[in-house]
Amino acid sequence: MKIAVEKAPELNGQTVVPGDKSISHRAVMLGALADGITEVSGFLPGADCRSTVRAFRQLGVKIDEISSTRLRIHGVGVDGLKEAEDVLDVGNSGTTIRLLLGILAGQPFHTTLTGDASIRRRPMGRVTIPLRQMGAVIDGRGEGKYAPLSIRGGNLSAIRYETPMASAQVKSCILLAGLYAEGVTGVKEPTLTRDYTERMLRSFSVDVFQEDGYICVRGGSRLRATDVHVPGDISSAAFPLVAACLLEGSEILIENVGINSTRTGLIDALIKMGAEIRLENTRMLSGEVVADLWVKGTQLRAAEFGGDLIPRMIDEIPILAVAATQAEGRTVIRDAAELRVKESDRLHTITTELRKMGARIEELEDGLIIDGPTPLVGATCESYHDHRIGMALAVAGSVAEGTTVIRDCESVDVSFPGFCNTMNALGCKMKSLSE
Ligand SMILES: O=C(O)C1=C[C@@H](OP(=O)(O)O)[C@@H](O)[C@H](O)C1
Ligand SMILES: C=C(OP(=O)(O)O)C(=O)O
Repeated sequence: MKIAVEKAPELNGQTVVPGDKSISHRAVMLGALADGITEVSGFLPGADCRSTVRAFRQLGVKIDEISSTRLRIHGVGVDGLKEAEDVLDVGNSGTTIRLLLGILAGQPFHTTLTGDASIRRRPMGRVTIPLRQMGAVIDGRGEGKYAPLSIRGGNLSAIRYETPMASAQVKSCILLAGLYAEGVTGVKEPTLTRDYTERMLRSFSVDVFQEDGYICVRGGSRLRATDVHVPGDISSAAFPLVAACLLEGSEILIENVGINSTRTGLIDALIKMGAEIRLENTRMLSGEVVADLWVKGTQLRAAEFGGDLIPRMIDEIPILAVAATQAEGRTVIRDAAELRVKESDRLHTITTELRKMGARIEELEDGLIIDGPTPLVGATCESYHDHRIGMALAVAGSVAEGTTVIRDCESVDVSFPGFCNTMNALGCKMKSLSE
């Protein structure tokens, strides 16, 4: 499927975006391991979270789909998973494979995991190294650096682990394995990353505590089922948010978005660039802070970004790069080398494709330099089967003169089913077409 985009006049109106991907994955995983029934509402029915549901069904968990966004999970308890009859295929989802490996490290049976071409290129050593230290037996391509991977778990010992990179997936993997280890398992990260695993474990009655700067769980803890209400995903809200910032005369409201402070880096970055954004109706939902995001189109100014802000907007850097093409001056983004190991090498792919549209953008080893404002022109672009790149380019196409075509956009369904319809209801001109 390709997306054809024409320049949009201005965006107006109210909208909602699909449920948070990180929270949806974790709700299925913790619900599966809990004692009792967990109901999930606001679940993201995107391909990645459907991969998590499929994997847990294969591991013997009954999951009823009351509707596409409401699940009832019949928890089997921490020790109730069953050996799967076949390979678990996580599709495109890094979160599924890395968090699941943590859980499987605690299971006294064998599992093989694989995924699509992108997953098979992504680094898994970052989780297989600590899991082996805990006692899991793992083999795989490149001696366990890449999927397909096979794992036989059980008899884990607790570790204290300092993650070499800021990664919520690595942190979460180790904490989940820690539920099965003898003793107290602790993780220290170089920079705070999204803390949903810690928060959700607590809401499932697990004691998660700080000790000597490590975030810790005790082996043998049990999970008590609880309902989870998933807020809208700020990483999806990022696309209408930036489109409205860039199109003069726009004014939109995106309702019910999760604004956990480990995720709001893009809002901070855009405000630093002069954007008019307000958080309204701030409230709590299932232990997470939620708000409506109001935004008005305005001329942005360039700014420099790096350090602790980067993990707080890690998936939003491609769309921030699009915003920077329209900002006055030179925007510099550093400390973002992790983008090279996402669904695509996002520093390279966004640079290559925005250049086709006339952007002045340069790739650094760990970031980007973007000069603006540059009038963009429509072009035929590649998404590299990367949902965030496809959607960032569709927003670029909405401010460009002429028609922009983005190829291989099926992947948009990974995190934002209904993307074109949501954007069009606000005033965008996007069409999905078969290739
Ligand atoms: O834990 C999570 O749900 C995620 C963590 C981040 O990945 P890393 O942990 O690899 O940085 C992020 O890019 C991904 O979209 C979701
Ligand atoms: C990197 C992403 O997800 P994952 O790591 O789960 O594939 C993303 O959604 O941008």
